[in-house]
Amino acid sequence: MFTIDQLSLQLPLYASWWKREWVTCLDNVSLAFATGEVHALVGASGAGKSLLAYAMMGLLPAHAHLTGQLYYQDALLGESLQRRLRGRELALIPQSLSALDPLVRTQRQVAWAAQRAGYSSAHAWQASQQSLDHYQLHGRAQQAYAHELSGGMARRVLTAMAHVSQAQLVIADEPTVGLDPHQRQRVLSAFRELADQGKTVILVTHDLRHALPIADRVTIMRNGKPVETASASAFQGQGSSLSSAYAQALWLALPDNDFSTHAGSQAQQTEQESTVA
Ligand SMILES: Nc1ncnc2c1ncn2[C@@H]1O[C@H](COP(=O)(O)OP(=O)(O)OP(=O)(O)O)[C@@H](O)[C@H]1O
Ligand code: NI
Repeated sequence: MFTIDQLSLQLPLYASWWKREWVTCLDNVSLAFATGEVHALVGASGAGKSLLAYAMMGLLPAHAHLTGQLYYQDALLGESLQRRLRGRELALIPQSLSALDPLVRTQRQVAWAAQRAGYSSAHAWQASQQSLDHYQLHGRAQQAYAHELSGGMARRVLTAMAHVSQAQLVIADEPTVGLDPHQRQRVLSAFRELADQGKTVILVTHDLRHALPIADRVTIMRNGKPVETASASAFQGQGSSLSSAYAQALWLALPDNDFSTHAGSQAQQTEQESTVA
């Protein structure tokens, strides 16, 4: 439903005020996202995940050098179509909390997002209430300004804004940073539900552990390039179904990996069986 074809991005880096160099931040990226999938985009800090999300949404800085093509539902996605679809068919949960308007109360911001997505103003208010409730932002949090919210609450407001838009494609950029395990679980389950309803969710994260339980597929990014796209089920045991050494290393480096190895899960299973018995 969304295809990235040979996308490259250069941005200027000012070594000093007179010396400008162009740095390649995305390097010939080709990827395809399917309807109904949660597709995790995983990589270390600086791998280019957020820039790829911005490129897909058409939100790069004006001076960016971008080459390659994007297609949304087989249509070539140019700037004007991106502008038209943004906030409607395409939604971004940005990594930066500064995306919230500091002068507008929480619920009004979510209601605006709903209106932009096509709700009438009366329905938008109701939808915003439901969406905020869904992410456990009740009462005072709904009437708060951005500076009165904790980091985790602000992130959930951004998630509620994307959710209320009913977009076909949701790109969630590090949506669980600052959330406690319970809230994280809630947000991740909501993404899984969206995908099960036929939406496409791109989950951008540096933490493979959070992505795997809900993802169908995982793309590992490194230095502006996708290293490998694999089914989430390939991340198991010693990672021998993974084709790249980097993806394997990322998998094996997980702290609780011992539990996820084949031997580990067998051991767990035996333990569970003996408990049940
Ligand atoms: N506006 C910009 N101008 C110049 N370089 C940039 C700009 N934004 C990002 N970069 C560079 O591009 C690279 C990729 O950045 P990006 O924010 O996409 O990484 P990321 O994978 O999202 O990392 P993180 O996990 O820390 O969010 C980094 O090296 C960064 O320094
Ligand atoms: Ni990022």
